Amino acid sequence: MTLTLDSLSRSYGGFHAVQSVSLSLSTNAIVGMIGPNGAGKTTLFSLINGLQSPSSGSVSLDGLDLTTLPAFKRARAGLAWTFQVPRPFSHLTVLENLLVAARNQPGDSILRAFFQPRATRRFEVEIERRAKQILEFLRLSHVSEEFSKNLSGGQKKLVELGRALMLEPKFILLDEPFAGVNPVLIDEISERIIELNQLGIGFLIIEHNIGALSRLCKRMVVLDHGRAIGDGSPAQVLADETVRMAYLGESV
Ligand SMILES: Nc1ncnc2c1ncn2[C@@H]1O[C@H](COP(=O)(O)OP(=O)(O)OP(=O)(O)O)[C@@H](O)[C@H]1O
Repeated sequence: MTLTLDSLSRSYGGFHAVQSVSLSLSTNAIVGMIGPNGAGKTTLFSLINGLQSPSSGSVSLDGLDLTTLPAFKRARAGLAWTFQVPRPFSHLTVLENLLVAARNQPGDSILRAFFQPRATRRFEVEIERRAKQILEFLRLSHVSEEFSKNLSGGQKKLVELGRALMLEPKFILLDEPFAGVNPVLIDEISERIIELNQLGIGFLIIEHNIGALSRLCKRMVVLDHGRAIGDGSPAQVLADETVRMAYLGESV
């Protein structure tokens, strides 16, 4: 499967946050996205997942035009995403956080529960089974009954990934999965991402930890002032003069 961005742009007034970005992303790949602060990375993500509309350009998944679809329909088409700052429901347990992610699907209404109680019960049993499998895969089973607010930064990131996995996605957008995560858990999260990719799930990952991202992905895209200014292997991209200039004053 291929996620295609075609001349995607987004302006705020006269300010061009994302300018004519065209990318083709295979679900076989783990692609990294780097760029200085304010480069437009998060804005680009929100144009892909539908939380914002582009000023121009299009997004499609295997030829299906997603550009005008609301976020939940993009999720149904196979896109999932996590946020820069984890947003687990802190008053729910880890297991409940995953169950809610699946139950939040439109169509899962109280009316259905009333008129189709047996189908609803089957659905409940099925999503609980899936949530427990995902927690086992993420090595979170031992904290499944823990309130999310009591988890470490890295564990919260894993819960976010678990919530995304509940949607059975084909492609996952991760916004800074390593921010506020200790090195041991960074390695663990990376291993899980690689395993998921081997199962056929594609990733586009925004990350400021360039070292960890370089180890994880074979392709890296660089955004600066809303434009894609680099695209290649981490070694190629990081050696590129234009990229180094964009990062001048920041450590690469
Ligand atoms: N809703 C908005 N209204 C006006 N300007 C915005 C809006 N959202 C983002 N911007 C601007 O667009 C630019 C790109 O922001 P964005 O958050 O996408 O950058 P980023 O690359 O994700 O940065 P960081 O690495 O710091 O998270 C910034 O200058 C930001 O101030």
